[in-house]
Formats: sequence, C-alpha cells, structure tokens
Amino acid sequence: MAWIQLTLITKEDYARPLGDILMANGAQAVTYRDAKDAPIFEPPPGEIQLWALTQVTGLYPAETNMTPILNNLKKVSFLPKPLQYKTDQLEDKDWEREWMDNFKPIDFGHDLWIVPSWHEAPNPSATNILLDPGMAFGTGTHPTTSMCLQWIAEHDLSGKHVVDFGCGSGILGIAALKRGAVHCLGTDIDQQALIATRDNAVLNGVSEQFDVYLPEQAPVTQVDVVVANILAGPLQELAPAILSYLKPGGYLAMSGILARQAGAVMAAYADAIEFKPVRQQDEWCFLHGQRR
Ligand SMILES: C[S@@+](CC[C@H](N)C(=O)[O-])C[C@H]1O[C@@H](n2cnc3c(N)ncnc32)[C@H](O)[C@@H]1O
Repeated sequence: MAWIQLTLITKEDYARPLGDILMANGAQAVTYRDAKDAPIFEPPPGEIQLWALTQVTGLYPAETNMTPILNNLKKVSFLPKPLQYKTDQLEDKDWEREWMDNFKPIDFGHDLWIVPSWHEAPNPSATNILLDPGMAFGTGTHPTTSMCLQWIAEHDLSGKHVVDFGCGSGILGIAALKRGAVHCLGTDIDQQALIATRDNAVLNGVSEQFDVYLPEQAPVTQVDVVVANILAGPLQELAPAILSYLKPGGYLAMSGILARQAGAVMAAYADAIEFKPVRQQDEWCFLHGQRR
C-alpha cells in the first residue's frame, strides 16, 4: 500500500501545534526531525540563524485528496505565505523504516513503559508494554494517548473490567490489563485496528483477557472503567453509547479533545459524570471522572 508524505518546516515552538493540525486533518501519523539534519528546501534567508527549525511530516493514505488539507494549512497563521511544503509518494516499506527509526521506548511514570517490539526494554523489571501498532493509531507518542497512559499508570486497576472505546493499536486496554485489570472489551470502527489490537494483545500475553469487536457487534455490558481516546465530536455524539458501558461508581477517562472543546464534551456527560480537574498537555485535554 502506498502513502502520501506531506512535509513542512516550522519554528521549533510551532512544531507540535503543526503536528496536531496535520492529525486533525487526517494524517495517520506525524514525525518530527530537526530541519538541519535533512532540509527539504532552503529555509527563508536569516531564519536558520535565528530559530531552530523543525521538519514536520504527516503520513496520509495514498487516496487522500490533499487539496483541502493544503487549503487549510494556507490559513494557519504561523506558516509562511506562500505555503512551503513537499509531498512524496511513499511505499509501505519506506514508511515502516521511517516509523521504526522514530519510535523509541517511552516512560509514563509509575514504572509503566511502552517499548517498541523491536527494541530492548530500558528497565526490564518495569511494566513493559510491547507495541507493534502497524498502521493502527496509538503508539503513546501523541499527547492524547500519553495522558490516558499516565492516568492508567496512576491507578490500581486490580480486578477491574475495562472498555477501550476506539482501541486503535490496543495500547490503552493492554496497559490496563498489565496493571491488574481482569478483562478488556475493545471496540473500533476500523478492522485494521481490531487486527492490530489482537496482535498486540498476543505479543503482551493478554489475548485471553482482551476481546475486540466492531461497535455494532460488541456485547451489552457494564464495566468499572471506560477509556475513550477519540475526537471531541464523536465523544459528544457517542456519550449515550459510552455511558451505557459504565457502572455507577465506575471511572471514565477521555482524551482526543482540544482545550477549547473541553467544555462542550463535559456538558455532554455532565448529568452522569462527576468530573475531576481537567488535565492538559500541549493543546490537548484529558477529562476524567466518576459515574454518579
Ligand atoms: C485517536 S485513536 C486512539 C487509539 C488508541 N486508543 C490510543 O489511545 O492511542 C481513535 C481510534 O478510535 C477509532 N474510532 C473512531 N470513531 C469511533 C467510533 N465511533 N467507535 C469506535 N471507534 C472509533 C478510530 O478508528 C481510532 O482507531
């Protein structure tokens, strides 16, 4: 399968916001690289001396119509006018290599690590989640996944039943199981994600406790913890479905929400959930609370 790689250069401080914009515009993954290492084009004269520049690359499925995405980027105030960018067709193998080079072990605190399956664990005695996400979303590098993992790392999930709503690579459900949960039900609209979740559950020795379904095929059940890292719009629309999984007294953890969207998402759950203080990383919010 071929991909389109869209590369832009921006000042270091704007690299993360630009990466988030690419993700919000359909990128399947974003990578960052010091622009000095591999310049895609000459930076504006003088800029290189004044600012550290970062090369930000988004990966899009080959069939993506890039015109509306580029039109959106032209409106981004911190990008140069006219917009400077480069697109490349990328074969699957090139992408895998690039992605593997950029994905390193990550520490989420409380001895919880995400370790790429081809990498040695830096701390063998920690809870190490081996990950080989293939093309499904969720490596832990994105702030939305990272905040969910930090929350899981902080909680004792012994004996808990969990729903991982929008499981992607299965990273959150696997983390919950490795931290003591007894069962996880994963659901995703993307078949590729269900395959990746199953494969990663096997890799981590939790496949017996992790069942995955398309949303319409998922069993009706109520659990102790629901984690849902999808975007603000679906989180609002899916509030009745997400809440239907949560027992009274159960915990809800949600991410994928831009700071300015947090109020609207909380409002959709306000009748059922007693929210704790909102957490934020970069532009992204994490909402968590307990069902009344
Ligand atoms: C941002 S990714 C999160 C993946 C992973 N849970 C993580 O935290 O990294 C969102 C996932 O939700 C899935 N998704 C989007 N809408 C959904 C829906 N209505 N029901 C179930 N899954 C959905 C997407 O296919 C994608 O895999």
